[in-house]
Amino acid sequence: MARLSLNEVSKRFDKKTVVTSLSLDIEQGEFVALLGPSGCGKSTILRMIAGFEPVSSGNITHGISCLSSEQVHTPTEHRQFGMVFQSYALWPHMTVEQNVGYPLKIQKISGKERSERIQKALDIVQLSEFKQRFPNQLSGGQRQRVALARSLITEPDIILFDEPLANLDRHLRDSMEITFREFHRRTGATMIYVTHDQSEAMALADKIAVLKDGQLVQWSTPDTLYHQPENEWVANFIGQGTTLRCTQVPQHQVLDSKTVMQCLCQSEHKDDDQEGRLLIRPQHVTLKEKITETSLFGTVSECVFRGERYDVYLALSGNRRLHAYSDTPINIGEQRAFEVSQAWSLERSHAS
Ligand SMILES: Nc1ncnc2c1ncn2[C@@H]1O[C@H](COP(=O)(O)OP(=O)(O)OP(=O)(O)O)[C@@H](O)[C@H]1O
Repeated sequence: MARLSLNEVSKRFDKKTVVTSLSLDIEQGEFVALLGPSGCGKSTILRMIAGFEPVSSGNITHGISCLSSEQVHTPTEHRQFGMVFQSYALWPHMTVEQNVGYPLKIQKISGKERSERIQKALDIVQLSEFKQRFPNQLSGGQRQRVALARSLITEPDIILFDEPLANLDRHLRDSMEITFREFHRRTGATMIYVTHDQSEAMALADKIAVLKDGQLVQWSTPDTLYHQPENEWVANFIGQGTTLRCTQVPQHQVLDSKTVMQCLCQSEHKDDDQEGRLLIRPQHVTLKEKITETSLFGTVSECVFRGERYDVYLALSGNRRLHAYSDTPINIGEQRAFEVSQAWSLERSHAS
């Protein structure tokens, strides 16, 4: 079982450091997403793994082999990783079958073995019936499936993806996410997937590396990332929710309803000295029509129809805002009591 490891990898272009001392261990067969805003260094990391860019310091190893270090640079063609790009990178003058089989031609594999392997790859992405078509006779999703088939034809241990769904519309992206998951299950290959779309990363990956300004901010499962973000910046980047200032609370803990409500109550009228930060996800907020003497309440400032529910924003005292869900529309300006069933206490991010 070959693990891919990045050990304190940094990358500088001229004097600018764009990746700083990045360490990640990616196990064989894992689906890993590199997630972060534009310019945070995701593609540069992928390019260093692929061998398109040398590392400036640190090293990248695969099993017992060192692929990159300050002294070593294994060329891309000797790394034998599959690659899938946003632009599909298909040859327009070749049929689906020829595109998928091209890497075998380079490896001088022909005849029965070549046709069997092309057939197997096309079966995995369910494109067998399209093998005589040219790329311009396919939809965007079908072209990306051709690129997927081509990426696995050489049976690589690792497949690298650079924003492969960025050119597709939302509906097609949803169905391609399912294709990617099936593709991962069927091939068992290690997959490293660059995206700036957090919902895509959450839907696909076993583990997510969240990056900001070339630095790793959090490396965890989607579940941990969503429920227990490392700091305020990650909390705001991943999923929906509200970060509220409050009185000091122990950091990095799931707080129960009683503690959260007490904490919000104590901090209701203070604006200063509020060092605590609570992350409250909208599904943990219950809105109530009846306001009692002891209720916490807010004024509805926004109510947006989302098909399956309404997104409601409550204006609270101290210029704070709380995001909740509602099954029914609520008029702007109405007051609603609320309860919070749980919250996550954040470390206050110095970077945000
Ligand atoms: N060849 C290069 N020479 C100089 N600077 C570069 C080079 N390639 C990338 N950069 C810089 O490195 C930083 C990281 O770029 P990179 O493309 O890795 O980010 P990214 O997170 O993939 O962004 P996006 O999501 O927009 O593609 C950027 O500031 C970019 O301008």
